[in-house]
Amino acid sequence: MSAQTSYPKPDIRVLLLEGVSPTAVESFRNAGYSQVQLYDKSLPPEKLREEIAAAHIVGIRSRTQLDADVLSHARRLIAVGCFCIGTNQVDLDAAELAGIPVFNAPYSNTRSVAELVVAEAIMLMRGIPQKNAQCHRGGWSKSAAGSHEVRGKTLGIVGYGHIGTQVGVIAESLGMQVIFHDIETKLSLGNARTAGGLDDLLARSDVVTLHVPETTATQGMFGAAQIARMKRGAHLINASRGTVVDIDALAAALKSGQIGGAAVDVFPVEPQGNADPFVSPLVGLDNVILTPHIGGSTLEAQDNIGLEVAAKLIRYSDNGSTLSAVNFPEVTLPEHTGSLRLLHIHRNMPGVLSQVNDVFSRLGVNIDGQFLRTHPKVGYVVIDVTATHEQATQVRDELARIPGTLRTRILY
Ligand SMILES: NC(=O)c1ccc[n+]([C@@H]2O[C@H](COP(=O)([O-])OP(=O)(O)OC[C@H]3O[C@@H](n4cnc5c(N)ncnc54)[C@H](O)[C@@H]3O)[C@@H](O)[C@H]2O)c1
Ligand SMILES: O=C(O)CC[C@@H](O)C(=O)O
Repeated sequence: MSAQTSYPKPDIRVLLLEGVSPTAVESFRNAGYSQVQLYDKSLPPEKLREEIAAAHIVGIRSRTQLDADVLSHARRLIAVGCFCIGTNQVDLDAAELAGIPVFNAPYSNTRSVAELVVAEAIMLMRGIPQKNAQCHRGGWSKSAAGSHEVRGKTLGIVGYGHIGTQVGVIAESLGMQVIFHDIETKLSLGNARTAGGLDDLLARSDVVTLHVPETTATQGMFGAAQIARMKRGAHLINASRGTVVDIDALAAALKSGQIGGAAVDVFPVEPQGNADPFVSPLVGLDNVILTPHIGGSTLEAQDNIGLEVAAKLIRYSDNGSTLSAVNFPEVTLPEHTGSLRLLHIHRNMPGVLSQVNDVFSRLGVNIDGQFLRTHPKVGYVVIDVTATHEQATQVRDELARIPGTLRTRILY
């Protein structure tokens, strides 16, 4: 892979927020990116705007909101890395229209979340949160009342994707009956069975666990009506996104006994960093396991995520490859040893490609290879050429003048 980019690597500013793993910092440094700034929390809006205005690459986790307004301040930004699974915190359309690919780590913390969820199902079925709270207060409640094995009980999984399927496989190995609901037709693993819709799943499950992404359809999808359809005293686990569950309705159901216990890892509003207070209507309820959005926070997962997302960002910055970008035309590129590489990101409208090619023929620069992928709104064309740096710079300047151009870069 070429070690040089049009902008000298030592000048490329990498901004990493929310305490992403040191493996990411190390990856950037090993690849020649010396300007890596790491913050251990998310930044307040003003500071974020200021920092992102100077950054070429930004890495975040789930807390930092990169909306259209913030992205409009990011004039130098070439790529965003979400060092997590969820990408709902980024306005993906706005990023695409600004010519900024967004990468994530779609699987690296799957197992960590699944293990926690299954452990929580056992804890909830045994009434451990209440017993633990009583013991901490000096109480003693040695009783089997309300305490059950998970073996033979029904686990209902809402969202049967990477995490949901893993949860199902582990739960089944403990003897649980697994049913699931998904908006897509999903191949069931093991003996898991698809439920006859969400209501059917709610009516049959002893424990319901949510593993959907945050979308407009899932925001608020679990409210008083869904809770009322659950078996009385059944349990709820939410390690997906805080906005999926109506937290006030959940608090009311936990107090009334409609829900026997809950484990909640994600909240509609989460503190910015570890020094900030956590406020929730669930605080103080003995029958709830509260965790600070750490479903995917194991050292194994975070180290792998650091390596995976940093590698994708470095590959894009060094080579132009957008493979596995979540919002962008995906182009897998060979190395370009011996040739210069020009990147042209443009609005997908008729005539752009012919104007791009016209620039090369007008300036007498021979094209060695060309790679094009388009999305409905954005096109990404990569052109390898044999040319001097001066010729390439001239071509890049001409390409930048083509109407609809969003970004151009040269990789040496
Ligand atoms: N607590 C944590 O630390 C943590 C860690 C990782 C992921 N997450 C969250 O978990 C989510 C799921 O992760 P994943 O890797 O399994 O994602 P995934 O994309 O593999 O699976 C999500 C599944 O939900 C389904 N789905 C979407 N909308 C639905 C709806 N309205 N009703 C039913 N099903 C629906 C999808 O079809 C898909 O099968 C992530 O998007 C992220 O928000 C949380
Ligand atoms: O690390 C985080 O902040 C988010 C973890 C999790 O919610 C994810 O989306 O992967």
